[in-house]
Amino acid sequence: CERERERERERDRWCRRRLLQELGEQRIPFLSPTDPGFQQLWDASYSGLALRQAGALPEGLHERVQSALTTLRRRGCLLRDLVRVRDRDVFTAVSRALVGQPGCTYRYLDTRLFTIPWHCEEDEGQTSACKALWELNQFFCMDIQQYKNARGLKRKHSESENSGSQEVSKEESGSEKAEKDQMLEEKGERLEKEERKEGEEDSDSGQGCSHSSPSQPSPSSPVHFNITLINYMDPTSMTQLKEEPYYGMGKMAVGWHHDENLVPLSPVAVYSYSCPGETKSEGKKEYEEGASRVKEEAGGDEGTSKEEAEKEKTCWRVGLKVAWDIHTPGLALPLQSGDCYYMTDDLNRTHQHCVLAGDTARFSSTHRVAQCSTGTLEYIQKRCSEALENIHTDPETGTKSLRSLLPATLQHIEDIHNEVEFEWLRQYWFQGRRYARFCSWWSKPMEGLETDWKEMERMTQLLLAVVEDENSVQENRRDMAETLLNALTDRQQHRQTWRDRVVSNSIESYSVWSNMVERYMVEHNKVKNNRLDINRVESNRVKSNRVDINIVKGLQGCE
Ligand SMILES: O=C(O)CCC(=O)C(=O)O
Ligand SMILES: [Fe+2]
Repeated sequence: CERERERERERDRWCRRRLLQELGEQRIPFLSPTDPGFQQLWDASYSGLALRQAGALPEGLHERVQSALTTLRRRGCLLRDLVRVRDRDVFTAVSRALVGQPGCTYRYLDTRLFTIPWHCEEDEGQTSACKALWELNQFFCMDIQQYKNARGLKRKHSESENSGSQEVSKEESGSEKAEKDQMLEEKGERLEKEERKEGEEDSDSGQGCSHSSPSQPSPSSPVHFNITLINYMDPTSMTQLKEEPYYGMGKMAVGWHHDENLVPLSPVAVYSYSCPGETKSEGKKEYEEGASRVKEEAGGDEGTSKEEAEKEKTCWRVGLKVAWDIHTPGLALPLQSGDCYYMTDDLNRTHQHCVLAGDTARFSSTHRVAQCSTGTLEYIQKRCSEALENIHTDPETGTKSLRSLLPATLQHIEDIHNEVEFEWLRQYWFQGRRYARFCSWWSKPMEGLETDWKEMERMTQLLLAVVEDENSVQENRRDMAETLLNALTDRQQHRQTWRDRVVSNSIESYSVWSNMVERYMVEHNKVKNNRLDINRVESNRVKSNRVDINIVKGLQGCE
C-alpha cells in the first residue's frame, strides 16, 4: 500500500514536470495594481482579500511591533523550520517563530511548533516584544470584526437594493492576454488536474482547511486569533529562491499554499514589515505616504509608468490564485512597510497564496485561529492521564499492574502512547529544543510528558509480560497479543522514520535525548528477544518462534 502511494506520488511529480515543460515560456496572466482591470479582478475573484494600509493602525503600534520583531530576531528566536515536503526534509526559506496563547501549538507540514507565550516572563526585552505582538493581535481581532460587520451590512444592503444584477463584468486584460488565455486553454484541463495533485501533496490542503467544516463559525462570531507565526527573510542572503512557476510573478519566499490547520472559515491577518534599505530610514513617513497609495493604484488604470510597474517588483508582494483554476488571472498585491492584509471568508480554502520577495529584508506576523483541539498542552496532559488510569500500583508492595486488559482499552492506550511520543516529545526534541534557549515555558511540561510516556512504556512492558505468560489464564491472550503486536510494529516503523530523519539531518540535541530515553523503549526487536510467539499464544499447532504479524492476520482469516 505504501509502495503504491509512493508510485502515485512519483507519477504526480512526473506530471507536474511535464506540464511545466509544456507551459514552457508561456505564463498564465496575473494582474498588479498598475495593470488595467486590477480592482475589478480583485472584486470579482478575490473579494475575501482586504488590505489595511499602514495608516489605519493606532499611533505608536508600528514602532512597538517593529521593534518587537527585530528583538525576537536579535535574540535568535527566529529559525528556519525543517519541514516535510513530499517525503523529504527541507528547510523553509523563511525563519520563523510561533508566538501565542500559552500551551498552544501549531502544526504545519508535519511540524509542530510550540508557542512562545504572548505573556512571556523571561526577560524584559522579550516580555515587551511579546506584549507588542499581543497588542497587535488585539487590534486585529477588533479590526477584522469591524471589517466583517461592515462587509455584512454592505452585502445585505446591495442584496436588497438590486437582486441579481450585481455581477461585476470582468474587464478584458488586453488582447495579448486574451490570446495567451486562449492558447493556455487547451493545456488548462491538464494543468488544473495537475494542480489539484500539487496542492494535496505540496502542503496543506490536508487536515486544517478541510472541505467539510464541523466547527464552522458563523460570519458574525467574534474572532480570537490564538497564535501568530512570525516570518523573516533577507533576500540578499538567499541565493536559491524559487521562481514562481505558473504566472512568472518573480522570486518566492514562500511557495503556493493554503494555510493549514486553521479553524474552518476563520480569517488570517498579516502585518508586513519591510526593513528599510540602505537609503530608506524614515519609517514613519512611509506610513503616511502609504495611506493614499492603494486607492490611487486601484483606480489608476491610466498614466502608470513603466517605472512604477518596475518599482512594484522591488516591493514584497503577496500573490494569490484561485485553486484548481488557470483561467482566472492571478493577483499580486504589493505591500509597503506597515501594511496589513486580511484573508477572510473562505479565501484560504478556495485560493492559494504565496509570498514574493522584495529587495530588502522583511518580517511578517501572521495571526491565525489555529485549530488546536488536539494541539494544546492541556489536551495532551489530559490524554496522558486517561492512559495512566489503567496502571495500578499496589500500595503495599509497589508492584504495578494493568487494571483492564480489554483489547479496546489497550488499543486506546497505545494510541495515546504514540500521540505523546510522536506528536509531542519527538517533535519538541527534533526542533533542537529551540525554545529552551530563550523561553523556558515548555521545559517543565515536556518533562512531565516524558515521565508519563515512560510510564506508558512500562505499561507496554506489563502487557507484554501478560501476553508472554504461558500460565496465564487470560482468555483473550491472543487478542491482546494481536493488539500489542500491531501497536509495536506500527511504532517501530514510525520510530525508524524519525531515526532516519535525525541521522540525515544530524540533529544533535535530538540524538542526545533519544539516547537518553532509548532504554525505556519497548522495541520490536526486544519483543523478538523475548520470543513473544503469537502461535504459542494461540495454540501449539504451528511451530514457529517468529513474531509474525502476517501469521496473526492469517489465523484471523481462518476463524
Ligand atoms: O508573509 C506573508 O505575507 C504570509 C506568509 C504566509 O503565507 C505564511 O506564513 O503562511
Ligand atoms: Fe500562508
